[in-house]
Amino acid sequence: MAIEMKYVFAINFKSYETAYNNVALEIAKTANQLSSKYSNVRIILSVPSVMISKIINIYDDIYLQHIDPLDYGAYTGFLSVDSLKYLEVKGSLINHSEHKIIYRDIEKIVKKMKELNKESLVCADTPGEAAGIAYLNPSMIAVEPPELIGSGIPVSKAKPEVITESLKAVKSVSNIPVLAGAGITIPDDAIKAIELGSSGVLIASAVMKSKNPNKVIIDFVEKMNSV
Ligand SMILES: O=C(CO)COP(=O)(O)O
Repeated sequence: MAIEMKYVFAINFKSYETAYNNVALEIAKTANQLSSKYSNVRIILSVPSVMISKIINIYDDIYLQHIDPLDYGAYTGFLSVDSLKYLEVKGSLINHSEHKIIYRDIEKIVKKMKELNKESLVCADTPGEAAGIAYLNPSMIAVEPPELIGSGIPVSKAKPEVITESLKAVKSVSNIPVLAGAGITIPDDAIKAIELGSSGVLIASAVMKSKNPNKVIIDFVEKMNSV
């Protein structure tokens, strides 16, 4: 499905404790306030599946963090892609470096998501992987070098070539928005990623492990909105 062209600020809650407690709800409130105030930034919250029903009452631009390439059936403990028909999420992150899946499964999920009118944000560890994923035409691709994830060392400054090479590889296949992630810590890291040509950032620890997550989000969104 077509993605509205705004800069994307996607927060992956992962399984940090803050993804489940009151902080998660406060982040959702902040996202809701900011998204009506700043029109150039789309804030996506990628939340644990068990939190959907709580967070959806506060903010509706939410994604799952993973989905299984399964139909309905006898699959104990899995989250079938078909179930998204009944879940009030806009889409799902898939193939995060902490939850890799095989190419054939990415293909199946992306196809199913389109049929369900949901978005797929597919992660890639390298420009080469991003290029392969581009052929599946997902809604967005996020490139994240695994060695920088959670490091506080921003990909946009430490390895800008990963972003530029991914963009080149993806755009030679299709005009899919590419996000940059791993080590994004301060708003300037996001601005640098945008200057390199990316459509926004995917971030986790700088928000979820912060003592003041709402301030972090406000600072990023204000700065990204002014680009
Ligand atoms: O994995 C990430 C987002 O999906 C990035 O994590 P950090 O922002 O903690 O580096």
